[in-house]
Amino acid sequence: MKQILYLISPVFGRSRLIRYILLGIFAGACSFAFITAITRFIDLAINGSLTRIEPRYLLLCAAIILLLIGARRALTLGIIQSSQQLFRTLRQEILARILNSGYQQLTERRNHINTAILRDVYVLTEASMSIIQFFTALVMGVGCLIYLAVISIWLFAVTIAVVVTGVVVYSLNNQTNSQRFNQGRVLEDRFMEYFNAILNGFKEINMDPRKGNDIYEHKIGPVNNESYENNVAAHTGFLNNQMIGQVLFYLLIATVLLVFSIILHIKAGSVVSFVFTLLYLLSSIETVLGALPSLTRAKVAAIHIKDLQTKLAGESTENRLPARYILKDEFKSLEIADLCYSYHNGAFKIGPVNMEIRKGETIFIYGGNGSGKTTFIHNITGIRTPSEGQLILNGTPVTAADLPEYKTAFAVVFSDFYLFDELVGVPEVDASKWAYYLRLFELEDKIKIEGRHFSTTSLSTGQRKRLALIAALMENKPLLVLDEWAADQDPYFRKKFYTEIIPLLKKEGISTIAITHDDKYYHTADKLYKMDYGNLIREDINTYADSSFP
Ligand SMILES: Nc1ncnc2c1ncn2[C@@H]1O[C@H](COP(=O)(O)OP(=O)(O)OP(=O)(O)O)[C@@H](O)[C@H]1O
Repeated sequence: MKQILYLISPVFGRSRLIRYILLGIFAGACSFAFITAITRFIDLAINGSLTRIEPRYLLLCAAIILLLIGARRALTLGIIQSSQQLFRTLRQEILARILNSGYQQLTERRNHINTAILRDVYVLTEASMSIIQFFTALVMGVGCLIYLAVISIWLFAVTIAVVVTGVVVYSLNNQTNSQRFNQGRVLEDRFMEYFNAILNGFKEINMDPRKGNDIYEHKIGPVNNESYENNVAAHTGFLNNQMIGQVLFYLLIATVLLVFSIILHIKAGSVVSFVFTLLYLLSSIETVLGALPSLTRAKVAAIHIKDLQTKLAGESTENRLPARYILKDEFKSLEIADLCYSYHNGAFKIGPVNMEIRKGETIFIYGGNGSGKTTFIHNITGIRTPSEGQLILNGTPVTAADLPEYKTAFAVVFSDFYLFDELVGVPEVDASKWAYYLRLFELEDKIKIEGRHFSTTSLSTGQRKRLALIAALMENKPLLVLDEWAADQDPYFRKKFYTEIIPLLKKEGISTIAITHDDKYYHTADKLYKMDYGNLIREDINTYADSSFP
């Protein structure tokens, strides 16, 4: 419960939460007043004092019912609004934290985030609807118990013995049930992982349905079965608790009527009032027990959301909005001094790497698969943080605090780029620049721009890459980083890129770092480097100067 309250109280707000609790207590008190009035009328009827229609009793009942319904409606309306607000706030907060967190942390937590957004927030919102109901029933239960003590202290003692037995049985079983819900949440993460594999690998699956069958039978199937058994066991555990509670109560009612009232010589009127109140108490206990599975699942969800929030918050300074953007003309040089980086698993390391790029220069990097080229550009663009060494921008070392501003110097087209369907992050589209690049990249017959929105992104792979590069250039950044950009271009456009476009970019003052395997065009760069098992080695451009191209 603590974990749930930790997440919901900031959203509900302290004063609103207190108001709901007071309304809940008031609704519970109204229910309790209704029972008291009814038991009193039962007493009067049994004594023979209730012989004619009493308008004041009818009025009293009507007043209590009106107050009760009014309080419940106000409470429920408030809870509907607040729980929807909780849903909106939690989703937005998680997304804001995601946007602020580092690339590395995010890629490591992809499944956890998916499940948090798609399931945990929903489970918690649903439970927040029942939490006040839970407390209202609890208040009413306590009220009933007090009233039972007033009617007969001995019967009350018997009732308390039964309630304590029920609570002990519940507590013993609850730990196992909570563990099962926790396990259910872990299985949900695994389900999400396989589900993403199906969505992302759908082309491959479509080509050979055996692949889909394989994932379905050997991955999704076992997880689903385990989930099924786990969830059935957890819910059955709660059902057993509920059944034990009900059996204990029905036994209590039967024995109060048939045994204890006789042994303890209790008046018929008191016995009827007692049993009537017990039935109300039973309904409160059923509400409490009925809400427990969803509250337990919500507790597990709340722990996961809190855990995610804490982890993302710890890393969230990495991608804050920059205080300012580095302008194209500001850039003079970037020096990479003794930069080292190793992945968390320690399996691969680059560095120490040294390199310098000046304004308008073009640098090509080549090297074997897995030699560390992409890792290196992730480090210089700031989406991975070097473990050692320095990035020196315009003669000033870049500190961790400078990183958001530093990153604004780069426009990047990664090899696994994502093509947005509009010019995101570009406040105003320079129409003449857009038209110029569209012509340069020979896409003028293919795409138009409406506001910031591309008319289409349904293009060939090479065309999509051209559009991604146009979008990067529209950002007007001083440094352009390309990871095997030309690999998907046809020979004609590849030649145009190296011999026309790169010189044009140079003229614009753009400095380019490109990973490429096009040795035919290495000589078009100002500097050439080879990445060799994590070591960056300067190559002599003249070696490639005689390269001819068609
Ligand atoms: N997220 C990661 N966690 C751990 N190791 C990784 C990760 N990404 C890459 N590696 C390892 O780092 C090494 C370098 O990978 P990188 O992607 O930088 O190579 P590359 O030179 O760009 O290769 P390619 O030409 O195939 O694109 C690889 O051997 C790979 O196993």
